[in-house]
Amino acid sequence: MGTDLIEPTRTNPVVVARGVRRVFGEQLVLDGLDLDIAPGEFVALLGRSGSGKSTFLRALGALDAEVEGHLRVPAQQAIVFQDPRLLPWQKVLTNVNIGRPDNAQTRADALAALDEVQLASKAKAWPRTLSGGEAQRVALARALVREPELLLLDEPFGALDALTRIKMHGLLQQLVAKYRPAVLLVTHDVDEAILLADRVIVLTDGAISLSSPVEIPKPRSRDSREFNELRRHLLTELGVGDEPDAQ
Ligand SMILES: Nc1ncnc2c1ncn2[C@@H]1O[C@H](COP(=O)(O)OP(=O)(O)OP(=O)(O)O)[C@@H](O)[C@H]1O
Repeated sequence: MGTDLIEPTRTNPVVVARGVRRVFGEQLVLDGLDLDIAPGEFVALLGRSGSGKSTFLRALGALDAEVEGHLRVPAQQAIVFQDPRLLPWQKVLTNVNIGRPDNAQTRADALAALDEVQLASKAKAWPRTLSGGEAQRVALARALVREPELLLLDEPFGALDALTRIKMHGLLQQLVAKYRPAVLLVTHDVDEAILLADRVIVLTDGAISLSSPVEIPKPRSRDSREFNELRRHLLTELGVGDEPDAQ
């Protein structure tokens, strides 16, 4: 059936998913998944490898015409993947503006978005001259310039080193606090989910098996008791037990 794209409203959920189902050949990947995401809500989606997280994110991104069930998402949305997916033959500013009309206003908006990710100085650079973290910040600027009601993030920091990842967490938190999109973050990293999200959900056997609000005040410390309790709870749900280095 594909995905209905709607104009945003202030009060209704930004995402409504009911009975979402996706089958690949013999394999049932999503099996009656239900989820609402409120305007401005940051939801982190955890699940074992192969559980269908990216499949669900692609359905929300209207990238899957064969998904079944009821799915309503805003037309104004943007996706960031693990790989920044910049066009190597276009300079950074043009990459941010890709798919939008090219005029003085949109170029100014793209430069402002680059400034938000502290990369205005790289506007005229070629993508190949950027570090992995910089390229991913450009991908974030490209998403933000679209002023998304819904920001879909598929393991966006998965390929970055630990230090860059921490910096990106801070940057994302600032940007989300400023622009207030609803966010769905797919991640393998339980700590990342607890650090960033208003709510953490777990995908098991094709459906949401756990939905837990994160009521820990920000900034969140990985060392706090509440953080550790929620981490243990989520790891148990993921079937990894509570080994100290389990993920
Ligand atoms: N286009 C496709 N054709 C066939 N099978 C697919 C396709 N896309 C996904 N799958 C299968 O669906 C299952 C879920 O894949 P998906 O990428 O959604 O999992 P995931 O939870 O995001 O995994 P990971 O955490 O490892 O990235 C996998 O078994 C995968 O092989």
